[in-house]
Amino acid sequence: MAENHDADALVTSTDPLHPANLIPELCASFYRLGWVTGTGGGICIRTGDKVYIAPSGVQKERIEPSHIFVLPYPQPDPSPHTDRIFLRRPKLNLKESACTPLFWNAFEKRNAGSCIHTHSQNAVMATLLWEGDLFEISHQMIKGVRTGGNGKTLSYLDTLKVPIIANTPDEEDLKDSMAEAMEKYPDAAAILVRRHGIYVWGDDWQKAKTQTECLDYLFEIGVKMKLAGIPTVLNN
Ligand SMILES: CSC[C@@H](O)[C@@H](O)C(=O)COP(=O)(O)O
Ligand SMILES: [Zn+2]
Repeated sequence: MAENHDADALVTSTDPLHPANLIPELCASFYRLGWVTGTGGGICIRTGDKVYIAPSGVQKERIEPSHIFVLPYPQPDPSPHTDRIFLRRPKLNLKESACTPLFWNAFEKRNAGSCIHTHSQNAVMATLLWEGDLFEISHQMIKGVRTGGNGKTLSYLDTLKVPIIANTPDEEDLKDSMAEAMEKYPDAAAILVRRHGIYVWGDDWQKAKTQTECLDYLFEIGVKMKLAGIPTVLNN
């Protein structure tokens, strides 16, 4: 699929809700929460057959719409050995986010419309204090989290379980272990990466964002409870 001369139109809009405008705005708000500092973290948005992705290794709070990559979804040849196809690339010498294969897991395995990656210290602390492969909490405000990230919202009496996978030096290498965890735990709404952060998805950017907020709140309170010696899971 060739990039055509109108490619810039894919990231040019006066609509504040256009993905090319939303990604910079949302990244700036995530920066203020401490989720995407030091160039880490980010968000991607899929609208039907197009995926909008931020550049790699840049100050995420200073992205402009013209910096956004647009890719077709699905990719014409999804083999990991073929080069990625783009509908539009920035004119600057930028590379797409290293998280692209992980965002793709959320699209392919959960039909997500958006995926958020944060380096929130609440999420990272949760991966350090929960030593197994699951973060668990119950009897808290978990109602904003959906089963599988796209199903029914959880109830106060449910136990929220978020799988934890090991980090790797290169983000691309997390793709398979993230996919395995998503298959092993089909009800999981997100995947934690130990000593790194979290990937959260949703049907659209609003649901991905609110679920990331809910989860971050739960990690924060869960970490405080654990440090205070309070059990985070109660029998119903
Ligand atoms: C701040 S280093 C970590 C990054 O390599 C990665 O995990 C990340 O969060 C963002 O990757 P990026 O390629 O800049 O979008
Ligand atoms: Zn990261």
